Amino acid sequence: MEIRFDAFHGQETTQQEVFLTSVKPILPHIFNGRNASVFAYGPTGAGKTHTMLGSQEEPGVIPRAVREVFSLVGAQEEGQDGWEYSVGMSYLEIYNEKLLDLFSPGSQDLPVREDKDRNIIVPGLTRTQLSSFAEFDTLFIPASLNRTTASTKLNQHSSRSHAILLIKVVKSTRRPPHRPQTGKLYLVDLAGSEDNRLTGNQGMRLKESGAINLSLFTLSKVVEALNIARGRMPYRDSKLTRLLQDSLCGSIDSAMIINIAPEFRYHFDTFSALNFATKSKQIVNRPFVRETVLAPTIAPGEDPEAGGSVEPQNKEGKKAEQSPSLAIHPHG
Ligand SMILES: Nc1ncnc2c1ncn2[C@@H]1O[C@H](COP(=O)(O)OP(=O)(O)OP(=O)(O)O)[C@@H](O)[C@H]1O
Repeated sequence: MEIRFDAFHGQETTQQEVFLTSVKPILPHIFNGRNASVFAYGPTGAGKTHTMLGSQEEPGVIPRAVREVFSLVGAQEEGQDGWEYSVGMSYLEIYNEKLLDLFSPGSQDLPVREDKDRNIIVPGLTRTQLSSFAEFDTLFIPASLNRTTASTKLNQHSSRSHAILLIKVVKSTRRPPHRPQTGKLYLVDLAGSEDNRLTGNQGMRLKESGAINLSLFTLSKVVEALNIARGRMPYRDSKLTRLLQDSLCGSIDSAMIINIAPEFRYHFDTFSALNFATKSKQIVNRPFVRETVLAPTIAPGEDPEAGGSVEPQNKEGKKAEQSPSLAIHPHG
């Protein structure tokens, strides 16, 4: 099987190199009213959380991406281009098919809805306005600790859920009619696929594993359906694909980072992760600009998903076709 990818990150690759090569190039798109997403995909214990979160000393993709978003905002505002920007964030996990707000521990399963313009929304999800990277850092780190983790045979701190950070950049003209454009950036640390012959999971761990494997299976079915571009799109078969629906179909600039573990016992997982990657790479998307044509009737910083009356209307853009960028990152 021939596997093509855009970048290979080996054992010596630094977090900075992963970010610069595979993530930074797609970030400017969200300033033009487009969506972007970065996924870490791969078997349990292969290093997805390490790649996305990193550590205090070696921050991963998420903190680096948010820092870059603020640096782009600063550069645009300095350039006095006549636009102003607001940055908001939401953070959630999908655990056992329940969508939980990581900024509101103990919250109930939240619904996923589609508005009349086919944007995916989560009513009731906390959205926090951010004024700086420092503010993000202060809020994000404690919320990350709310994610469900547990020890398994293959990973002492295994994530039992998919964690999804959503950064929304709204750009509007300083003077009326404002014409706000929203760009969404999804930073997704998927739970790892689990071969329960290796994990020996039982009880609750086995139930979690079933939910994880089922939603990853649905993700691969969506990818397959997008590839052949016909037939039923099984977005509704899992919370993960339903939530990411407007980021898996043709409006998105994506980077898929595949974490693989080179040990022989993982060879089946490695093969299937690379197979998934190959299919993802074949998807051709047609990104479009999300421009809100009517002036919003909500206050700046207020969350339209929480019941405001913004009426977004998508406008087809003229962007050329492009496929997601793919990077392979083996666990060192
Ligand atoms: N490139 C790397 N360099 C150093 N340590 C790493 C690297 N990749 C992973 N690790 C370490 O390996 C362990 C497992 O990694 P991590 O928790 O990121 O895996 P995961 O793919 O997110 O697993 P799960 O799907 O079970 O949550 C952690 O202790 C992590 O710090």
